[in-house]
Amino acid sequence: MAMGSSSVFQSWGLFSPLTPSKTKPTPQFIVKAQSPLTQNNNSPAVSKQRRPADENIRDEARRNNVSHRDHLFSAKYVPFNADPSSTESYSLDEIVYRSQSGGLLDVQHDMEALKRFDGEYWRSLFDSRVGKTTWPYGSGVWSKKEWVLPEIDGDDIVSAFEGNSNLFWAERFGKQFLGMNDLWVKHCGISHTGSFKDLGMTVLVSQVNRLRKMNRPVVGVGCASTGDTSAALSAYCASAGIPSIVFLPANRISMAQLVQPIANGAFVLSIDTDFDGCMQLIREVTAELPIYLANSLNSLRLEGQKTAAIEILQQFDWQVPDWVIVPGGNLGNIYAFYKGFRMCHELGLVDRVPRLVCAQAANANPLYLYFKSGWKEFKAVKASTTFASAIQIGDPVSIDRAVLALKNCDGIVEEATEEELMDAMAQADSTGMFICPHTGVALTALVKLRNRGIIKPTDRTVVVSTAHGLKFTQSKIDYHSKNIRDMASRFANPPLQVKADFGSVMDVLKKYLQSKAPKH
Ligand SMILES: Cc1ncc(COP(=O)(O)O)c(C=O)c1O
Ligand SMILES: N[C@@H](CCOP(=O)(O)O)C(=O)O
Repeated sequence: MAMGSSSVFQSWGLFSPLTPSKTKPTPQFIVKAQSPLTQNNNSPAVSKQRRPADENIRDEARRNNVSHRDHLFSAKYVPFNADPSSTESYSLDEIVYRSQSGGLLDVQHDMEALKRFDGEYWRSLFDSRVGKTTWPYGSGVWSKKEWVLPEIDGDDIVSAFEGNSNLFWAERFGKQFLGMNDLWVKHCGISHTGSFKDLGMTVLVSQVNRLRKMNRPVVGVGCASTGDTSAALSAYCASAGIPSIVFLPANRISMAQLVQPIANGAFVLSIDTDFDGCMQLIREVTAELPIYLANSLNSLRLEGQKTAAIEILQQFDWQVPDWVIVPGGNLGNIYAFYKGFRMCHELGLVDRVPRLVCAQAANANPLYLYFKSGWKEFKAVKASTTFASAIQIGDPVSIDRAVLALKNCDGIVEEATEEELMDAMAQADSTGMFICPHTGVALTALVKLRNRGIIKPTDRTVVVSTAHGLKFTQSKIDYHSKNIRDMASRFANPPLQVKADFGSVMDVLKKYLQSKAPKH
């Protein structure tokens, strides 16, 4: 089959760059993949015919054999940051979370196979899939399937068409508070369950779905959580009919987060300890029972989360921002972003990797302290209560992953006090956002790095917003009612109680309009 010759693949927004399956594709054959938008002068690729009424999108994908060529690519578990001479590896179909030495694992892709296609090929392929309803590529995660779980069958995928989240130009916040003109917020929280965890969970639950079909011993899937992992796990499991079990630190997560797994039918354990205590328990339990571990200790999750980094590059037409700021807790996500950027660089989609900043709450700052020590000594901390409750983590499982990521991109770690993060959240909200406190932590890091002149006014900077603000309304209510001890709540905007009569309403409105009138 000649490259680009099959109208079936073109109509699916796919290229058909393959030689017959027994022949290895030759590089010169492959690198000439055409963009679907340039194939036919100005006309887009052949339009897709409406599927028969009795067929669903999964059936349609099967009939069109959309992932027929994914056997060219493969991935396996290897020890994280292993010595190149190491031969230890595991199939993704094995149930394994740790290396023989007890260290972390990483999903390693067959980069040589991926490199048979050039950067332009991958850019065009990914671009051709954005915003479609084609199963499974309509998902921002599965639109990068070859780089995520290349070998999984489309039939096993559990997806809510997650990803493709808004990259918001923070024009007013940037200009007013930072003198910046190229500031962006990647709204990963505007998502199926309201956080970036959906990106990882679609991958993990899809693999579990596959394992169960293979009769592997997986009865349920479990996690410890500060509220977002549990929401995502329970939703994806519910959608696939798989039992989910969540360990939550009692009274330490928001009401909205608590109700999510309850509503989705998870088995919810509210445990009288903090997140680190729950994490320890779930690790022990998953070693004994047929419960698959869904926390980011499981490196599968990060394969989905890394697609947010690829998406950012894609949204900038494959130009690399100068800075990307990510709030960090268990520290899987900062590594996932690094991995996404690094793959794009290594496979020729972009020419460099941006500098990363990991932002922590000062009340839960073990990475910050480690960074400040010049990476000399890591000490877990006892994390105290923070409004950024989803990152109240003192003993992050992905500490080694985070350090590798930050060292390799000349990264920085910053911290935010409770007052700083709440003020930053309120200021951002006052410019039309509605962010979560964790994004307030990331914005505080940005403010500090701008004030120190490290981030320049014209630097293209992306702040990663990790959860939806609606999950954290109580913190906003407390702030705006000036109800927080030892906090000035400088940007509070409490509602005004007014009598129900015309005169009183007119009086307050006139005063308000006067205060807002342009001053000449
Ligand atoms: C809303 C939110 N932001 C940030 C994080 C931090 O991500 P990570 O644990 O991967 O560092 C988490 C979870 O930990 C989260 O739920
Ligand atoms: N914020 C997380 C904490 C657990 O992180 P994970 O990425 O290791 O699952 C949560 O929402 O539970």
